[in-house]
Amino acid sequence: MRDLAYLKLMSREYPTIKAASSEIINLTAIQGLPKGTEYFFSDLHGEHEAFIHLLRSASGIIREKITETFSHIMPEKEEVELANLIYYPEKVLNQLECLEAADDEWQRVTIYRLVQICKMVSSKYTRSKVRKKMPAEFAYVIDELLHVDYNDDNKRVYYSEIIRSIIDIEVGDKFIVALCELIKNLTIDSLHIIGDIFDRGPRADIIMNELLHFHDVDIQWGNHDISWMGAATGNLACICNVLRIAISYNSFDVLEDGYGINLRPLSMFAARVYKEDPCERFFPMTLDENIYDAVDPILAAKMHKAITVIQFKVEGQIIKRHPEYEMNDRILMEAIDFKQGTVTVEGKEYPMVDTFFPTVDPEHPLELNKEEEELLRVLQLSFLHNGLLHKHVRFLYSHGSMYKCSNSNLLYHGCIPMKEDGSFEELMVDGKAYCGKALMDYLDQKVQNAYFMPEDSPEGADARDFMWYLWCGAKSPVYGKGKMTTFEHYFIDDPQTYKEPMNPYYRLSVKEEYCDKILEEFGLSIEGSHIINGHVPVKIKEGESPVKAGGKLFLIDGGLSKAYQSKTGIAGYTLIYNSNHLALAEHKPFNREQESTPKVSVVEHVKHRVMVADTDKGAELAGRISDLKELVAAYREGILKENVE
Ligand SMILES: O=P(O)(O)OC[C@H]1O[C@](O)(COP(=O)(O)O)[C@@H](O)[C@@H]1O
Ligand SMILES: [Mn+2]
Repeated sequence: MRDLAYLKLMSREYPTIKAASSEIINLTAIQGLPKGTEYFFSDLHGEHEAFIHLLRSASGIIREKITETFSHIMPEKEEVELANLIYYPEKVLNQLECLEAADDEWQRVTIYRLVQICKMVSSKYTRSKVRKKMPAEFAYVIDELLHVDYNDDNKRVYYSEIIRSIIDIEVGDKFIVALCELIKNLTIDSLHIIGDIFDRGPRADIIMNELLHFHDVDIQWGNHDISWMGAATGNLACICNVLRIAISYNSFDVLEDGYGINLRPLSMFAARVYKEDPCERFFPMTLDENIYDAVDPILAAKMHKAITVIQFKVEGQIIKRHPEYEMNDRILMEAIDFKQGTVTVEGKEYPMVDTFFPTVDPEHPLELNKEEEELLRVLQLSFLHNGLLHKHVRFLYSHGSMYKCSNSNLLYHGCIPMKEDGSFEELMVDGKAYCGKALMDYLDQKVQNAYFMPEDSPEGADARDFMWYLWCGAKSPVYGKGKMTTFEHYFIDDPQTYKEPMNPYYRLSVKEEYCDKILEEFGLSIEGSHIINGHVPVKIKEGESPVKAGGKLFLIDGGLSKAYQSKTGIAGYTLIYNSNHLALAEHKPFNREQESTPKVSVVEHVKHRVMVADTDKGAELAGRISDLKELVAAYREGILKENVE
């Protein structure tokens, strides 16, 4: 028996036997429904336009639903217009209003069509679940429209009357927006982002705003997200890192227009210190044009070099503070022979392609000069006191984690570090060795400490440094490579030095037995469970498949990031898990002008249709039903009194 205090608390919400019983009936009905559709994306890398389009179009499924609803009789042009309206209702309505094209007749027809689509996409849910997804002000009306009997003449009249009065009182546009949002909400029941929202692409901040308003989303942190979260805690190496990557991709908009980070101190410093230096290796890539903050590439190259040099200095300092990171061989600023113009990496000497270091003291190469120190102080303040960034980072904390077990799937961005022999690799943290699930749980806590521990606590400071280790450390589960060769890329010509050895996980996890080992480690059944992974682009054009280990592992980094599309040959994947199957949608490069339907292939049919009762949510509901039954029993036995008004 539950304790009485708990039942009393429940009785506030269900004050009578009738109220509790009707909720039992409602929840039991939900248990018997097919599970909602889950969507999985990974490695969004700031590609806001492509991602938002995929999300709003449910990766092509909404278009399919339109075609099905109107049994293929609607002309394609109208289908496209309707689809666009559903994806971007406010924008399309605005355009139509400017053209004076959204007249009463158009609104009437549109509402009718949207209601038909709503009916189609809500058919697998209970009336109550659908109602809960409606905006309160229109819930009653939408509910009526969805359940009208078209064979009944009186009801048909009633139906037209409702629509007419919506238009008469001039809330037609608001009503249309509400219907469009409901359709999208019903199509994607829940959303999983397997990490790397940030960096490379133009506007991760816009993606974060979109996710912030999504009804059900969880995030498994990627190394790039961790780097931004670290920057928000004030970690200097992470701050330099996010600035360096953004500048190198010419993504000034995300910094200046997005997060309002003032780059003027950096640009003035760079222009002065690197005045005579062409900074050839530091010219930014130009995958996207900046809309708001176009920066002259010559200046951008100088800013890029300035922040890179500072980054290598502060990274060296972190490594010195933490011998336990075992990264001394990565303090390459100290491996430079400034007279010879060479650097020694892993015992081998290489000529450096750039030897102009006006801010480096060869005797103390990790020391920042006065100006660099002042610059970092200013930059750190703008990260620490950044309202929007902190809103986004808090969301990453509240909705994110190192991993998640969700409906018998195990989700994480990088890897579970392994040794060559297939055992889990141990990482020494805070004097103790952790591996496998224990490592992931421990690191989850450490990431929390970085942000939430008081500023002056030693534990907090240690965790903040550790955010940088997670970005690029050899045993970091979100990174999963033996080293990060950023220094070599900038300063050495020999591509042999660019190699970043992958953790043995990547070789082993393509075999079923190792996936089973990992699933068991996380308490999941080896039958019917999957691992869903991002981080490593799948090279489709070289014949690689995202489905590995006999269907147990899905690697869904398909290259939504423009920078990686030439490697993968496509423009990203969506994994879609509904009650019948797991399917992969393969996307073509995003084109604003023309919607392209993705190639969807079913990768696994489930043996029995998956019902809500079979899911994590179902288990939660079962607990709720049993509590409610106890509440009813307590009322019946007189232990608690009903509150009949
Ligand atoms: O392709 P870029 O942007 O120059 O970055 C390369 C660096 O990014 C990394 O691939 C990490 O980023 P990912 O998590 O997106 O793979 C490093 O291993 C590598 O050094
Ligand atoms: Mn990654």
